[in-house]
Amino acid sequence: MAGCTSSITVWLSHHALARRNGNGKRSKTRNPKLEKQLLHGGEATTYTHLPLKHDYSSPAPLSSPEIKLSQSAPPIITHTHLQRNRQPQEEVVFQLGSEPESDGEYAENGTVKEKGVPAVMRCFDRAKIYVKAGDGGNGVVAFRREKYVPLGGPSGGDGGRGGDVYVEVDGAMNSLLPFRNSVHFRAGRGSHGQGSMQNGAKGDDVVVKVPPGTLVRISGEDNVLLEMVYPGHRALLLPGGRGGRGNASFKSATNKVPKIAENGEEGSQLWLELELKLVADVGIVGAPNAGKSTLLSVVSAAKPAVANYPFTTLLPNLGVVSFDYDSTMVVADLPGLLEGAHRGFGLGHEFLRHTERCSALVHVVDGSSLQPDLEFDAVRLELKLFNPELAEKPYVVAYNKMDLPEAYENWESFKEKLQSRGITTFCMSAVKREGTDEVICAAYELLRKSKEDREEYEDGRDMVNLNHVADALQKQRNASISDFEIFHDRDSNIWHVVGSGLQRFIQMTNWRYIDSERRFQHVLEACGVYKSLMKLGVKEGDTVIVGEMKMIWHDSSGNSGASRMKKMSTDSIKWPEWK
Ligand SMILES: Nc1nc2c(ncn2[C@@H]2O[C@H](COP(=O)(O)OP(=O)(O)OP(=O)(O)O)[C@@H](O)[C@H]2O)c(=O)[nH]1
Ligand SMILES: [Mg+2]
Repeated sequence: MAGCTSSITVWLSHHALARRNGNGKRSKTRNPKLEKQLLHGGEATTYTHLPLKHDYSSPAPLSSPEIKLSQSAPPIITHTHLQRNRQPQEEVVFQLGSEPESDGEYAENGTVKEKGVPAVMRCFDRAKIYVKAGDGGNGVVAFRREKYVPLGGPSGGDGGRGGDVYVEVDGAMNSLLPFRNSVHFRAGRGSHGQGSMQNGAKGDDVVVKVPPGTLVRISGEDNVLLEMVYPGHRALLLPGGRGGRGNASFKSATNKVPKIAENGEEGSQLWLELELKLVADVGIVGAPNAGKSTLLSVVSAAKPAVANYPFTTLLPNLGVVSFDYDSTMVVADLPGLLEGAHRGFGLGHEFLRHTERCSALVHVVDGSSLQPDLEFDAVRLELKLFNPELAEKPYVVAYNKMDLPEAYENWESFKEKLQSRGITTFCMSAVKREGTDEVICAAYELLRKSKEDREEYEDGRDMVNLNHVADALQKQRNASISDFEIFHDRDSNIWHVVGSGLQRFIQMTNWRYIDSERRFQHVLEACGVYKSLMKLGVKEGDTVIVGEMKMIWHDSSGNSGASRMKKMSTDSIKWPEWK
């Protein structure tokens, strides 16, 4: 691959290339600066900025990308996914740096920092997005005023719930490319309550559409939150914030004219990492130039690039193999694996993880290579080093290029060597379509078996609960306000009362209403904050911080519940770092 350059063809609409002229109108001329960038930049970063030239105001995903790799050298990579509107297109060709070096990594702002590998060869299978559930609407204080109704009761309605954030599998998507342009997904906030007992409307939900096979993680964490596999599956990720109660909800036997209402609860927010793993049934693996793509092209309608040099395949190709008896299987042809692939050598490692989803593998071995059995062992070792589970998947060995004399001569010894290790092998000539059906039927048989095993296993399990993230969050939200901890910062002599239940209570307290402060004091007393503070030795005049509230402690009041603490400010408070 070293020294070889590949060119990339990007189809851009006039819209993308047009400039605005002095009158603010679009000029039909090309944007020379952009073209210059394209022609000379060559780097992935240049490419990634391209979509920004479009007017992407809606978060709706772009049309699915189609990535075609042609056979002839130099390989042309055609992107049609940049077509956003139906205007005539112009073609811009530019050169890409050829040598892939290493993995990309995430930058803080959610984009992917590109190192050496051109953008087209990666990135579409990883994305970082921000999601936020809608805040709840506020409740209001209102009283019924009507003729002939002298003492109309409280009539302030509750705020509406904030919108929820869902993640849904969209079968029509096949990459995470749309997330390069739309990173932020915010659900709508609930409407505020109104007088006459009118409750606010619920905020709009937001649905993040992902392609089948997407893994969802919380940014920076290893655990997979969600595995979005089947089209149509929808997971509730972040439920919207609760609406604040209006004063009608606070009416009680002891307080018939409550002058209090709550703020809506803030919706939770998260940065998420998405990773796409292909959902292929069978993965074709092997050394570069072994004939993997040729095999896929003869057993399916897929037309992957085939050429007599290593690393013809830069991105995995998918093909659907149809059998007579109305059953199909999805086969993925992966880039060639080199020794050291698990450490990032060659291209294969970028895509090895795609094989983790496959139920079976087909090992294509180049029979015309010097030592086919060593080549086979090297690929096995790479799989094992990358992920030992990969090496445990059932596989078929296909010894290829039998039409060539050197392959034909070595076949017997190869077969015997593997047979002595208990491995059954097939021989084929992919170009002549000889023996390929046997290989693919054997792979299908393995797939069928593994599906049977899996069904047996899955029968014994409950259906996966896709809403578990929202459930956990809800549980956390329902945390009792009696669960709190108190820290004393000796240097500044400040007491910090920390607890998620209390925090939420304070956030929902609307200090505009006079009754709110009384209720707040009451709650602190009832949940034992005062008692604990006294036990720990709080003194007259000490500062106590509860959530975002800063207060001064007063020893004097002997009777419980009365304002022991005086509110100082509701400003945000800087927390000391607890060790
Ligand atoms: N003679 C002969 N050549 C074959 C056969 N199968 C594939 N080839 C040739 O081997 C070369 C490589 O084939 P590909 O299918 O591109 O190999 P690949 O394993 O996909 O290669 P990479 O994508 O680079 O890893 C091409 O020139 C094919 O025509 C075969 O059965 N016999
Ligand atoms: Mg190939």
